Amino acid sequence: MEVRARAPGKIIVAGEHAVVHGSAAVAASIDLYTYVSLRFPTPADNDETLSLHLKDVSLEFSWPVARIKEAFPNLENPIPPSSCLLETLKLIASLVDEQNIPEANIGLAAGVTAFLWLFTSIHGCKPAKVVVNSELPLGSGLGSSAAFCVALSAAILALSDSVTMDFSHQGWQVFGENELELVNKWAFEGEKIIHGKPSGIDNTVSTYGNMIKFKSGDLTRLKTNMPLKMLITNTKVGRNTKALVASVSERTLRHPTAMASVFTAVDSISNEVAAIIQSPVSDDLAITEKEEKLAELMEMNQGLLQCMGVSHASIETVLRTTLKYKLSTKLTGAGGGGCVLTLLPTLLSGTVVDKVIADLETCGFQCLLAGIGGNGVEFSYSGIPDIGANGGNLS
Ligand SMILES: Nc1ncnc2c1ncn2[C@@H]1O[C@H](COP(=O)(O)OP(=O)(O)OP(=O)(O)O)[C@@H](O)[C@H]1O
Ligand SMILES: C[C@@](O)(CCO)CC(=O)[O-]
Ligand SMILES: [Mg+2]
Repeated sequence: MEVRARAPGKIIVAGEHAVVHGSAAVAASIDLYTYVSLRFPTPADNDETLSLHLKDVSLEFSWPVARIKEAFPNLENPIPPSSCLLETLKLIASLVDEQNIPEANIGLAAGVTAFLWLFTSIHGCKPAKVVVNSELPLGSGLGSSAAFCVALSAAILALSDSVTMDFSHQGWQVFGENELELVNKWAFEGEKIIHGKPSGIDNTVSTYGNMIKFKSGDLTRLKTNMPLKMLITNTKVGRNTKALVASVSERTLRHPTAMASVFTAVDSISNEVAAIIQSPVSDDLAITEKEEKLAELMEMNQGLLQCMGVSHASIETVLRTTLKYKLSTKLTGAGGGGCVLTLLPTLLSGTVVDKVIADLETCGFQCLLAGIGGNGVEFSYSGIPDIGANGGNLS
């Protein structure tokens, strides 16, 4: 009996960073996913380990269940979604340290820590095999950390008593509203371990999919009324969301009044973006007008992200390159490198798109055209035992 879960990555159309400080932001899911499979061994397997295989980085970690019990003598489970206390983080860190993660992959330690917190909080010290793989570039602004946490939470919860298991359904299925909320809350706790101070927008859009407006923890699901086509350019410059979020907070401490104005301006931009995306369109002309407004708002948002100090020379190169074709570009996600968005108007010819891509690729960047605004998290069971629908507790 195995469960598979998949959670999408995302783009932020407006409002990254400012959203951490209470401004509105607009994000959409993209059709690139992180997949997690989870299986509990049968008694015949005689396997008493908890293992985590991270296929994207070709690393596998495992802990004898007895070792986890020893590290967590007072482990309570299952518990409702809650933050990992500093004391517990230290206990988990000792389990992660023992795995000798290569220095080059040290950013993974936070992800492995998040996994151990999510798994043990819901299942306790239980043997299991977990495998993760992703279509998303890791650490590049497309929400890989959130997709990782959402897919993990979904798989872990789908084999727990918190979810009513329906084995009659073949293929990908969606959670009910209460279950989605639970997945999202747990994923947010995982993001906290990876990011330090996430706003919650990335895990929320990965959980619910489509396009959302997000402000101070409040989600508004947007009804899009226009096709949105973006070119995503990966500068391939590595960066770390936790460090970039911290750098903006430090700048805010140094210049509170100026930064408050920047965040207010971003709030207005995001609200306007959300209104444009939702307003009805009558004809092509109306779409063109909306696209022109969106393009201008993206440029304004990019200027404000520069004010926050999260742009990068590679991002500026993408901006200059796309400007030659009169296209508007902004960074997406935490910036500092990573991925950049360019709005592709509906009437832009395929030949021009090809030229822009060729130009960007000559600079050493990687371009992709992802579908925007698809499904959120989904899961599926396989190797189902013959016990009928709603088989109950399989532990
Ligand atoms: N497929 C994966 N396998 C293992 N760890 C992952 C995976 N995806 C994400 N992670 C974890 O998330 C970290 C990257 O998160 P980070 O927030 O820096 O980037 P991002 O989420 O891609 O970008 P952004 O937050 O700007 O959207 C990795 O260092 C790792 O700890
Ligand atoms: C930079 C940030 O605003 C978006 C990262 O995708 C961080 C967050 O909101 O948690
Ligand atoms: Mg992230």
